[in-house]
Amino acid sequence: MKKMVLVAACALIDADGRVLLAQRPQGKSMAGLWEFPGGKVEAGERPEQTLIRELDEELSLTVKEECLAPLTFASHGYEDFHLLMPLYVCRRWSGTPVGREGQALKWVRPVRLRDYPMPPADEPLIPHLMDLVSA
Ligand SMILES: Nc1nc2c([nH]c(=O)n2[C@@H]2O[C@H](COP(=O)(O)OP(=O)(O)OP(=O)(O)O)[C@@H](O)[C@H]2O)c(=O)[nH]1
Repeated sequence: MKKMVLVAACALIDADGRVLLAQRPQGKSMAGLWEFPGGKVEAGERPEQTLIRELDEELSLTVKEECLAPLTFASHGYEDFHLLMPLYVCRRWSGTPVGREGQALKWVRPVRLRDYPMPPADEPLIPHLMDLVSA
């Protein structure tokens, strides 16, 4: 049986309704693909704590737990594990995102998300972001 991996991800949305994507650096699995910031939920963590930690580590952003709202989730079978990935939305943070791990960053309109190759698990999330931002 495949191992279940829990990853928390966040769609940061700016005042123009654009979503922040980060490009996976060379050397990692799925290098070059664009993804939502986030990472694996570590032992003893709640997903919200994971995001607060990862957004600081990856992007130098400070986010409050009450600014993280659940939107939807991805459930995707990769070859060697099953990914369960809650997707949160955040519209308020402090700081300006910088790719602290060398990742390229891009603010993208939800209608343009398909122009950026993403991991297969992320594709079903796109319509949810389109609905959210056009509503
Ligand atoms: N942060 C993030 N991870 C995603 C997304 N979509 C997706 O399939 N993933 C997968 O979820 C896992 C997140 O792991 P991570 O970011 O904490 O760790 P990592 O890349 O160093 O791990 P890895 O190299 O073992 O894959 C990776 O396997 C990644 O490919 C996404 O939109 N955001």
